[in-house]
Order: sequence, then structure tokens, then C-alpha cells
Amino acid sequence: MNKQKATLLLADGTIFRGTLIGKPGTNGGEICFNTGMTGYQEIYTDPSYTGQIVVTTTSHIGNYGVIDEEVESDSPTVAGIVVNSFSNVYSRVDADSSLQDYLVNHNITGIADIDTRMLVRHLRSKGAMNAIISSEFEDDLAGLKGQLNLVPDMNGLELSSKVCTKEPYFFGDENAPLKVACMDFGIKKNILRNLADRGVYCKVFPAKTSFGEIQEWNPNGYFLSNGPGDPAVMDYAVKTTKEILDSGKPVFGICLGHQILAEACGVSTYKMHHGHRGLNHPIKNILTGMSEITSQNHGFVVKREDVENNDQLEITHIHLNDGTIAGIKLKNKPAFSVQYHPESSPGPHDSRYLFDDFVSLMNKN
Ligand SMILES: NC(=O)CC[C@H](N)C(=O)O
Repeated sequence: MNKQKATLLLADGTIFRGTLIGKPGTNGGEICFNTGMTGYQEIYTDPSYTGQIVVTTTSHIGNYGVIDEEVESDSPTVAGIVVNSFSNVYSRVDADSSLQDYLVNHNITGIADIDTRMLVRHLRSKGAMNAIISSEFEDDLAGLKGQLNLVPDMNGLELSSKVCTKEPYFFGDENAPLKVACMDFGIKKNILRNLADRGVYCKVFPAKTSFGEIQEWNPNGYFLSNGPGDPAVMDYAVKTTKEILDSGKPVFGICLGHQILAEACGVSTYKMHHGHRGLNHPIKNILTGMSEITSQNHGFVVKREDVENNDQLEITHIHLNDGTIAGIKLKNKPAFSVQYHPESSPGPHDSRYLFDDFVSLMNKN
């Protein structure tokens, strides 16, 4: 068992000492926490966490190992991980390897034996901030601070064009009845699986592909994906989305895709205090009156007043913990989006109906 020491330094000066997990080294990012009880592998491979250090509040991480297919992208994209009790030993019939080997193979540095309850309470009261994990600097505080200063601010950071596919690719059955053009801002694989399961053939386009090139494929609808970074600095995506909306074809957006759809209608976004990340966030569907328990991962949100004062938009979903906007639809166009994750990988399946709604819209169009 690895017992090399590691340090976690937060931008407000708070220091935690723990044990190195994964690859020795130094890495920084914005520190955030996910309250899910399970699904660490899906969380670590969700491209929306690019540039972020993820604290998991569940106490045991690594105990069910890693299965090569249970990923949301080809490799983990987190800037680092913080856990309480880390298991080098794992037990699961189908597991391919240990989480420790997986982290080392993918150059992820993490820290274990941290009082994550104390850390999360701190982040909940102080809000999102940058942090650095290091197995190299130990007591060299000046060295650690120097590294921390190199970590960019998440506000104003554009990351989608760095994490998206470099070339278009296809997903699903080419003889499927419907074709959807998916804008890859950092897309999770389970979104593509959910679309393919409903008879959709997907073509996934790099974030900066022009509308002209995308529409040549003549899709039945457009999907705007989740992804990392600040939606307020993605003018290129807002431009493409406006052109997509003008086409009159059905549009569905998830998380970052939801924020960009809102921006394309003139709504602004802002950074939340510490965001929503977990598997049990309650949402109310205003249209049906039903509530759903949802999977979430976002640090930005659309501005409520802007949506309320917008003639084109209708609020469809509200987050019941804090009243933030969780879903919108256009009044005069077949376009809608949600701030949370109906593909819920990991998470509850309450919101899968949204994929069915998208397919119905395309069949009607
Ligand atoms: N999961 C996502 O798409 C996240 C969107 C955006 N980067 C945010 O943090 O709010």
C-alpha cells in the first residue's frame, strides 16, 4: 500500500495533509464536491469536470474497482481527486483493474485520508475556489502557492474546444429512423447511448464546426451537449445555436447545452456559490406538476430574471433546493433544455423521459 504523503492547499490558505493516490505529482484546478454515493468512475471520466478537482463525499472510493466500459469518455478528465478512505483492494466480479492502477495509467494525482466532511463544509460556506494537490512540495508552502497561482480561474475559461472530438464521428445504427447532429462541447457517452437506444443515429461534431457543415448531413434534430468551462465565453457556440434554432428543427440541450441554448435566446449565465453536483437533486416539472430526483453537475446557471422577462422562453423545470432554473423551452420553436442530467450516469433514471420527448418532437416535425 502506497503511503507517500500528499498535501491539498486551497486558495484561501487552508491546508489538508493526506496520502497520495494515483500518480505522484502536482496538479491544480477548481475544487468542487459531488455527493453521489456511487459512480466514481463515471464522475472521473465526465468531461464536464475538466479543470476541476473533485471531492467525493461518499467515504469509500475504489472498493469496486474499474470496468473499462463504464466510462463517460475515453479517459479521466478531472484535474485531481480527493477522497476519504481509498481502497487498493477491490471486489466486483467484472472489474478489469483497481482504481489505483487506472489513475496511475491516466496520470491522475489524488489525495486520500482527508476529512472530506470537514472539507465539504468548508467549501459549502466559502464557495468554489482553486486548489492544488501535490505529493512533491510537502512543507514547501511557497512552492505550493506558486503552483496554485498558475491555476486559471474557472470564470471566463473556455474548455469545450480543448476536450471535444477533433474529427466528426458516428454513433449508433446507420439505418436507424432518425439522425441527430450532436454538438460536442464535452459530451458524455451515456447521452449517445440513450439516443441510440431510441432509434437515433448520431453524428458528433467538434465544438467549433460551422452550422453550414453540420446541416449538410441533413439531420432530423440537433443536440447540444454538456461540457466544462464557463458558458459566458462561448460566443462561437451561441452563434451556431442561433443558426440551428433558425433551421426550425428540434433541439435538445443538456447542462452546458442548456446554458448555451438560453444564451442564444438572450439570457445570461453566472457562476454559482458552489454549484450542484450529486445524484439526489430534486426538480419540479412545472408542466406536469411531477417531481424528479436528478443527477447534476454544474457550477454555472442561467439568470432567472432574464428567463422570466424573455418573451420567447417558458420555464419548464425548477430546482427545488434553491429555486434556480432547471429547464426551459422555446414557445414558438421545437427546442428545450435542462440544466441537469437525464442520462444520469451515474444517477436515478427519473428524467429519461426527456430523451423520449426529443424523439417525439422529431417524429412530429
Ligand atoms: N455538466 C455540464 O455541462 C457543466 C456545464 C458548465 N461547465 C457548468 O459547470 O455549469
